[in-house]
Amino acid sequence: MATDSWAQAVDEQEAAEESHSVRVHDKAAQSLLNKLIRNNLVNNPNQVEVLQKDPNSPLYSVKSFEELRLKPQLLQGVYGMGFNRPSKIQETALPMMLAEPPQNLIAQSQSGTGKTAAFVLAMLSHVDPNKTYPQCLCVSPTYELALQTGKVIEQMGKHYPEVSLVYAIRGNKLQRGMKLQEQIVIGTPGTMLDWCGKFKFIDPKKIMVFVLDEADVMIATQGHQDQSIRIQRMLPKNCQMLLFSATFEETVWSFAQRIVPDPNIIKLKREEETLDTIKQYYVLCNSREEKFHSLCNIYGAITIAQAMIFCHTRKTAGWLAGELSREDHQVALLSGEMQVEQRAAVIDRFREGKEKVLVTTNVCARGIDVEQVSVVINFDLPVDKDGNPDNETYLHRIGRTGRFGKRGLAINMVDSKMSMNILNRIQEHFSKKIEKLDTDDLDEIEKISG
Ligand SMILES: Nc1ncnc2c1ncn2[C@@H]1O[C@H](COP(=O)(O)OP(=O)(O)OP(=O)(O)O)[C@@H](O)[C@H]1O
Repeated sequence: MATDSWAQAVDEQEAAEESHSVRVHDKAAQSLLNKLIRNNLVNNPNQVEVLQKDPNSPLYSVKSFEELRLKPQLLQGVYGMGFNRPSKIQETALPMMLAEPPQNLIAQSQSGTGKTAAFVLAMLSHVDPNKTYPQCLCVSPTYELALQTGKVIEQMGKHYPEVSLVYAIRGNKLQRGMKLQEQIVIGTPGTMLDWCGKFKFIDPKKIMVFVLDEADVMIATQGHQDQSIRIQRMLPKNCQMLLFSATFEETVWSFAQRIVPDPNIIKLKREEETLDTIKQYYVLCNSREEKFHSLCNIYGAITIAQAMIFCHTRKTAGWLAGELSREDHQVALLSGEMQVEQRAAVIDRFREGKEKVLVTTNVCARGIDVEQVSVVINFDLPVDKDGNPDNETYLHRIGRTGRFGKRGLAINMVDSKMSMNILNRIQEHFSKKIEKLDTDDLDEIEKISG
């Protein structure tokens, strides 16, 4: 497959390069490298540097991590992760989160701009490593996201071994009567509530920081909302509350302001919500077979490091994964009915690059951070239960590419008048033009990847 040979070319190219400073004398090699960079197959740190100097970019920063007054162990962790400068949300939110007395915060920033790193740094900065009991709780909507955030805590806290973390997720069974010694607990709302209430593994009165990741979905989903509010009620009045998401629908935003006392607010204007680094297109088709055909043409024309393809139903996702496998793609399938452990394993394999295509339903639309995803395909456009455009899900889905300044492509498959109408409403909502793409014209497809 073309993808494999490219992947091999990347390996060879990367092995040949001892550092990021690119010294290519041979013209052919230079052109290969340019193509690899264009297709996001090699790291191009310059791209991030350029964006961090552009005041209009969400990666823009005027401060260094040193100026954010992080503990030396955490600075080491940040630099160890290859971060050079903070992004806008990190630079703005961290001083608010680390202020004394603690301040509450409701913060919105585009997908992939470093929100997770921001609140992880806040938690790690706040804990007292000499106290061996939970002090920070972080609640995520899914098992996979809780694990992913936990990994960031581990990496960021690598040089701070006195601080430890535990996962409050299904399947992590603790002995009755035990008291947790870890300072940070990360988990999903149901288990977190049980651990604070029914089982008393955590003394909620000692919690200083409460983080709601993907806060809008935590508030908008009935079950999650009840559980999160019940946890919040057990916490001390002065416990710091931090709510983060890339999207906040208006009703959710006002609800958030009601449950968080006296918050600092970081809010995006509607037109700032989409990232310019993600190019958006649509393709006209008449049936799912035609959509599949278009997809094959796209694969034939451009080099795709890794792709995520979103379908409306498990059935379509299963069908599409089968068709792609028949075309010799290395495909992973992820949908809601799988066991959570199975889902986490699928994501791990995809993250390691064992599969190049992930076909999924909305279960994977949020938060999952896989750097090499260069293309997101909406095989079906996201709609809510009434058939209206789900703008928030659209933004989260396309945000699986274009992570932290990388370039990304989002391609929407339109297969009826109704889905054209949905697409138009999404364009209007974000005031962002989604260009038409003719997937029978291979040259045209090739151009969009440039
Ligand atoms: N200051 C930084 N410099 C370089 N890379 C960074 C920096 N901050 C975060 N990153 C990297 O950028 C990627 C996206 O970050 P992160 O997952 O925190 O974004 P996010 O805003 O939480 O995304 P989402 O909205 O999808 O949840 C991660 O791979 C992370 O390691």
